[in-house]
Amino acid sequence: MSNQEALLEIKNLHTGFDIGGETHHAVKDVSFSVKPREVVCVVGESGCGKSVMSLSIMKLLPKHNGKIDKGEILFKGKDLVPLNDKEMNQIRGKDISMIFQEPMTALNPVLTIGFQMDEVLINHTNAKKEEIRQKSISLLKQVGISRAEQIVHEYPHQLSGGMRQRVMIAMAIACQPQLLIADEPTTALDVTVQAQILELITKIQDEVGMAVMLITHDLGVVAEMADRVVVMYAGQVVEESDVDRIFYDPKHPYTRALLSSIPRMEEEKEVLNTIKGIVPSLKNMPEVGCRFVDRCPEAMPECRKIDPLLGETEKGHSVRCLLYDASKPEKKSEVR
Ligand SMILES: Nc1ncnc2c1ncn2[C@@H]1O[C@H](COP(=O)(O)OP(=O)(O)OP(=O)(O)O)[C@@H](O)[C@H]1O
Repeated sequence: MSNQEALLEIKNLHTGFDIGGETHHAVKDVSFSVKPREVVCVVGESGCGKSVMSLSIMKLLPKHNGKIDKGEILFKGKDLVPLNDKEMNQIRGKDISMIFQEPMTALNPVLTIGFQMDEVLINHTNAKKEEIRQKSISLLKQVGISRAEQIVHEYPHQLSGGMRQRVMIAMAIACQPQLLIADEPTTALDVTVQAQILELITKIQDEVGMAVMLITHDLGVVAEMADRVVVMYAGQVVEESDVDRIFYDPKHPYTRALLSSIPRMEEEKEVLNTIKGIVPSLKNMPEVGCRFVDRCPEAMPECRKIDPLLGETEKGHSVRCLLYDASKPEKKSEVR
């Protein structure tokens, strides 16, 4: 059933990489949606498939070995999966924009900031040349760059990391997209600049009225910014809910483990909790059963034999775990 309210609706997405002639899925059966103006945070440890999922939405997977081989990515009801590069170029930067961890990789080092900013507007609007440069300058001011008239003549290496990320945000919002995908936008920045950039994204989100899909490791950021949270583990969504229920009523053992690894002011602990083990690599993913089983403190024998499905435990709260599987009601009372 299609979600009428959704701006973006991902349905049963499978993205695979060809490794040694075999397809291994970095994203396996992912479904969730983003509503207009909503901030959805996607969390999970490194290697859980968050970036591959966002590159799938933008259709920017490495061409030599990556491909979407099942599922739909509906943007305003239209499936992006069958679109070619030319058709996607109409959407990227205009309807959906993306900012990355390291802006230096997305900016061209040999072109001025002004040239790169102008290009986005030239590609997606009919504005005249002089208007375009003025618009680029006003976008840079909108993201808090005061020397915008000078900055347009500078090259990316002449700016600090925080300034470069501001430029990326200005480019991303140039055409007032309805969706901004931000993949760890502050990881490469120091802590004070991180806070400024997140504040800027919130301010811009409000001004432009766009939805944001924010990928982050940082649960503090999630608490601060998210309306809804999607928890990913080993290429799958294991829990999805509004932010309050994720923090106050987490269900999946992985979500609970992630939360217990956050330092808390009220607890005087010398050693922080960590989740034992690592996310399995694509080649070592279990073929059947739960992908978290080897690290799960609540694993049961059937977890190795049955693929858990993502199912609602209550309206708006979904979990992929046999502890909450409707066919095993007796287990529900045991957890928490
Ligand atoms: N080009 C590629 N070829 C083969 N495997 C890949 C490729 N890109 C990513 N992977 C694998 O896909 C899995 C998911 O990676 P992904 O980068 O999406 O994780 P992530 O959750 O975004 O991690 P991080 O937080 O470190 O960015 C990992 O096992 C990774 O090694």
